[in-house]
Amino acid sequence: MQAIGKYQVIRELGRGASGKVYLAEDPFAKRQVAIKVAFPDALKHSEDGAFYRSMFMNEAALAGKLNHPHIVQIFDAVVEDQYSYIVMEFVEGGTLEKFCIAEQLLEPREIAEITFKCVRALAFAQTLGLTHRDLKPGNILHSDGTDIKIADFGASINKISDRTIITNVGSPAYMSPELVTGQAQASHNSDIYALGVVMYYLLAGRLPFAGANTMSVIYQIVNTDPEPPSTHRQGITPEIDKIVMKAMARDPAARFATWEEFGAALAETWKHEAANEKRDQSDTERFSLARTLPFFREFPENELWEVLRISKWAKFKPDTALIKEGDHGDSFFILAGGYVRVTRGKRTLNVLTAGDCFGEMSYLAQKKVAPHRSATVTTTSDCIVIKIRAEDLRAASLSCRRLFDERFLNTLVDRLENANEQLSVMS
Ligand SMILES: Nc1ncnc2c1ncn2[C@@H]1O[C@H](COP(=O)(O)OP(=O)(O)OP(=O)(O)O)[C@@H](O)[C@H]1O
Repeated sequence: MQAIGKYQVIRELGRGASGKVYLAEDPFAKRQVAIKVAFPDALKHSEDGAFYRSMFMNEAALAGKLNHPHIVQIFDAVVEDQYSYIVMEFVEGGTLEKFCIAEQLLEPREIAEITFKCVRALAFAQTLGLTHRDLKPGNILHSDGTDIKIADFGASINKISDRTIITNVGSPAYMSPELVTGQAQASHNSDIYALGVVMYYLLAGRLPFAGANTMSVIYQIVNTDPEPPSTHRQGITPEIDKIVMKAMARDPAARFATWEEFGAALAETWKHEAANEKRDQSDTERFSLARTLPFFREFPENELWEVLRISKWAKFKPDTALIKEGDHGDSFFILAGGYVRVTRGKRTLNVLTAGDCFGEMSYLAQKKVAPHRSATVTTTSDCIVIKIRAEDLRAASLSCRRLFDERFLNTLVDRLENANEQLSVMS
């Protein structure tokens, strides 16, 4: 195949039950895309045809709707009698299946980070009323490090019964007890179970329940609890074991009640990493901390992930000068933890705390040459500082820039009011 519509095919990426996926070039947007082309027969014939057609149409219907950094974006969809395809974001590294093999397991902390990103993506999908219903390592694509994107939301629009999914997908390995017995419909709670199974597989290199046939696996899902992942691999902490077992609890009421609760448990595990360890903060910690800062209160999920992408985070000891009066500066800062003193000459102008920003004139001045810093900012305690280059914010999305503009305006108003008060006291 050389072209699919306006797209130039580069090579085949893989194939699933209902079609092939190709890497192609979008000549107008000038980017590489992945195109899932349905096998015409798979959509037409028999009972299975109705199932695959429904999955395909559902996925196509999501074009442009599910925009999240950890969800594969659907750009375009064409569903015609002859020819049906879905154009989506190309994710370079393939699926997480390759990390489920004993010799290629990821570190438990990387798995916790990946799971947290899945949790945030699924929490976002839930705000749009969507349940994934087909979570498995083969539906999670991987680009770099712990960067992942969930794919295949085709089953997420609730038009097909779960019975159909069991018969068509074959393996019930990721299905919760109440789904395999037909006692409940799919919900975010059964997705939490499925993500627990994914986490288990990535940690242990094996599924929680193995059996010679589907019936044996279903029997175990309904009647037994798996051994914790740490039985199969060293280096898994009791906390991580507990999270997996809670997500996979047989009783739905004993699982995490919400994605928020699941995410908070994952974030908690980082607090117990050796305190003086000189490691970079994880994205889980950064995201969770940023959400608590007043500066980002109005930032929706997507814009917060964008901030993480364009910022650098660093820890500083007390008495470190972060910026110096008179220097040129092309970055601004948001304090994520600790205290800093703002001074001009010998005079203290202000003391700032978590959630405050400084150095924002580098962005607001809009000059070609970075402006001079008008004050010195020195840490007075251990600090966590978020640094953003003015030019990176200028290249960010319009919605992200608007949110920053609003925050900076508020900060400037506060400072003006402060200055007026001080003036009135002096006069
Ligand atoms: N957006 C993408 N970017 C890069 N590779 C992709 C992308 N989507 C799919 N692939 C590759 O194509 C393969 C087939 O994907 P597809 O979703 O059709 O099938 P599947 O999920 O493996 O099976 P099924 O059709 O049963 O859901 C994947 O395993 C993956 O390697």
